[in-house]
Amino acid sequence: MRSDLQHLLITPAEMTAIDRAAAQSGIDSFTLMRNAGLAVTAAALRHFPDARRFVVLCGPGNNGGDGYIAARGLAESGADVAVFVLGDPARLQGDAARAWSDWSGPAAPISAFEPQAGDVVIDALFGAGLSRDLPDDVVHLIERVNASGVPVVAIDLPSGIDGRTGEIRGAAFATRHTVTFMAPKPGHWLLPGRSLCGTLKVFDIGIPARIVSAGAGSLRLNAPFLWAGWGGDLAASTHKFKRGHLVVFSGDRQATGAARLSAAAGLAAGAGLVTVATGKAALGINASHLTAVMVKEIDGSRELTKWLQDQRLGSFVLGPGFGIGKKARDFALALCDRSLVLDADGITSFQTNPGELFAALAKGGGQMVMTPHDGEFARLFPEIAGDDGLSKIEKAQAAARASHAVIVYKGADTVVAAPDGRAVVNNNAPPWLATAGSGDVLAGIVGAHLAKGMPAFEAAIAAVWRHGAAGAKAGPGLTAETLIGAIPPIS
Ligand SMILES: NC(=O)C1=CN([C@@H]2O[C@H](COP(=O)(O)OP(=O)(O)OC[C@H]3O[C@@H](n4cnc5c(N)ncnc54)[C@H](OP(=O)(O)O)[C@@H]3O)[C@@H](O)[C@H]2O)[C@@H](O)CC1
Ligand SMILES: Nc1ncnc2c1ncn2[C@@H]1O[C@H](COP(=O)(O)OP(=O)(O)O)[C@@H](O)[C@H]1O
Ligand SMILES: [K+]
Repeated sequence: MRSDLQHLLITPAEMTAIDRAAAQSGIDSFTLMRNAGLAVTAAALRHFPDARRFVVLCGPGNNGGDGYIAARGLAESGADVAVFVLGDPARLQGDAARAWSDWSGPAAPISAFEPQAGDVVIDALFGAGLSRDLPDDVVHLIERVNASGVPVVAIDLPSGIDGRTGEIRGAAFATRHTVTFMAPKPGHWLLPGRSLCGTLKVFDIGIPARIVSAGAGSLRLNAPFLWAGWGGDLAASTHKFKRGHLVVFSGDRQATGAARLSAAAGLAAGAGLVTVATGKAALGINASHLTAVMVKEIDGSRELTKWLQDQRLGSFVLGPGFGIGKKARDFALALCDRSLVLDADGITSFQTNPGELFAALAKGGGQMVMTPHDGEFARLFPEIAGDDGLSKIEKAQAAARASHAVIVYKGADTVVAAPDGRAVVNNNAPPWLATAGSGDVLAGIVGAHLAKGMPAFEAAIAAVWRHGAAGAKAGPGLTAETLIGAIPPIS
């Protein structure tokens, strides 16, 4: 498959529409189900050749249908198989009913299942069609299986994970392996879903790529092909101004380190020049700590406005350690028609009147990347943050639309969204990135990308990816300083 197809994320609703389009194009839906079920048979046998018994738990929809096919495949390969069903299989419909009728072995109700040593559970209870919280009997079954420690292979999604949001609907299997079809769903990569999927295998069951890509939205898994053309070798004729001039605003005397981390990260990430703009009180502290990074005294809005006449100043980072208040708001508003990364205190400064910022951005002329973590996101977008019906992706998309900025909604499952609806989920960040100053480093990398002229969305997703890759390279025990040293070349 082409890399742009490999990195699609498809919501359950989109997948349903793709299935329908496949059927309309003449593809036999039972063939797709058979391919799906037999892919699970193969995965189960490959991962657990020594299983004493495969226990297939089959639900009331097509996920259950996949389970009956998998059960038959396992039995035909000579394995010991037991099938337990949720609900009355006589009420199954369509392909699932056919798969059930092809299963010639016994089936007992799920209440009869007691996990035993040597069992391997094939979870075919619910997949993309999970539409509400699980009933109590299923919750108890899942809790029993999880507590028993028997390995679980999930078909499509671990039952209980909402494929759209990654949320747990009452309980969910903690699986060793998940086999999904054609493309991953958001729930495979958003937390907590991601932590319960085990290894994820995406299996091509035969829907043509053109139907899949036509039915997919604008959601992707973050990967370098998404910013292709912005990396690569430098031209021999380049000079530092061509590589871009990044400005980072420093906080006051007692809070200057964060800006220096952003500045150093921006330089390491490829900005040709980096200047820390600082008030007079902190000028000496900044100057004594900086070498390749330059220092410029900027005390108030008047000096800033004058300095901004220099159009070679390519991008700005405002927020790390800056302090919350009017000065941050004034500076940010003065920079709305430039390329600005608004982080930390820069975001929080607009808590009481975010509309002031959004209105300035709506005028256009500039580009902004905002980099909130959960707390900052809730300060600027309280209604979106409080809407439990939305996934993290949908929240980031709604915030980007409302603010006219690219939103980097940080966390272990960072989501980047653009006002036009494009969004990526990032999956290369190790947990040891959760350390003081790590976000300042990210802001500096975004700033370096904006300084070299990258569009805001590409600048943001490339930065999130490089930040994650730097974290993986620096390893556990990294500090913000060692993270900067590990930033890989832009690919
Ligand atoms: N192209 C592909 O990817 C292919 C995908 N395939 C497979 O199809 C799967 C999707 O199948 P699906 O749409 O039938 O949904 P599925 O997950 O079986 O559940 C629906 C049933 O569960 C019920 N139900 C829902 N929530 C419930 C709850 N909390 N508690 C109790 N019941 C609940 C719901 O009831 P209802 O909401 O209608 O009342 C309905 O009866 C997909 O995951 C993959 O495995 C392959 O076969 C072929 C190609
Ligand atoms: N558990 C985690 N796994 C991966 N990345 C994480 C995790 N926790 C935080 N991060 C990343 O680390 C960075 C922390 O940023 P932030 O919360 O602003 O910290 P700080 O203000 O200390 O710099 C973000 O890029 C975030 O996505
Ligand atoms: K499942």
